[in-house]
Amino acid sequence: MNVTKYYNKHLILEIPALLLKNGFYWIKGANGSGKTTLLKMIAGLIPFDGDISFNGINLRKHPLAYRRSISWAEAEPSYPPFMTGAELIALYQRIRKATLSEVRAFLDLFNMHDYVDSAIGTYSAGMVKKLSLVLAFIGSPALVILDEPLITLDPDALTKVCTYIHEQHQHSNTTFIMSSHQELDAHLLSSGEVLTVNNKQISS
Ligand SMILES: Nc1ncnc2c1ncn2[C@@H]1O[C@H](COP(=O)(O)OP(=O)(O)OP(=O)(O)O)[C@@H](O)[C@H]1O
Repeated sequence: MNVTKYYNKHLILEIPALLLKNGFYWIKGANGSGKTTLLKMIAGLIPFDGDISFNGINLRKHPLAYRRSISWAEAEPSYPPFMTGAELIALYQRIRKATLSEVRAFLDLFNMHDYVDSAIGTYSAGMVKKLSLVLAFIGSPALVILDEPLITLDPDALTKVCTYIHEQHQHSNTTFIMSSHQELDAHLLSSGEVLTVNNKQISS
């Protein structure tokens, strides 16, 4: 990856070379340092100068193949309030060719059965967050990009998300790139690498 990002002629990030192997990464940095901007570039959501590849697939040259192998969940997700969680999950399940039993396992894991058939407009912030994480996890994409995945989760959900991420990385070799302001769980951190965005650069 080599990227340069400007917003309105202001240089935000200048990363001449960064190679992230299959792994497990936490992006840290102060407010406004560029974490979300970096994640959005890797997710292929915003324009930038330079190049990004994942598993040898270049985002610019093969945008569809690149996007097929990744997923993204934003820090404060918002969805059409009139849709139900189940409708969105069914859409993602179809697109990512996931099985019903995989979906059921996520609903069990995150205790979502009671509200998944309700309109998303009735959900609390934590309920929306869990939905956004399930949508990112469905179909086991090879690269999962999560902006602040731990905010608004209750302790039970937080532990389950951390455990799922850890196991998915260990067993399926999924790469996770995530940002967080929170103190990181030692168990999670032990297999991950912390990268810090500071002064428009990124360092480990
Ligand atoms: N759409 C935009 N237009 C203009 N400037 C933007 C835009 N999005 C972000 N920025 C600027 O880019 C810089 C980096 O923002 P970014 O959201 O990536 O930071 P962050 O590290 O994720 O911050 P936080 O920890 O507060 O979430 C900030 O100076 C911000 O003002």
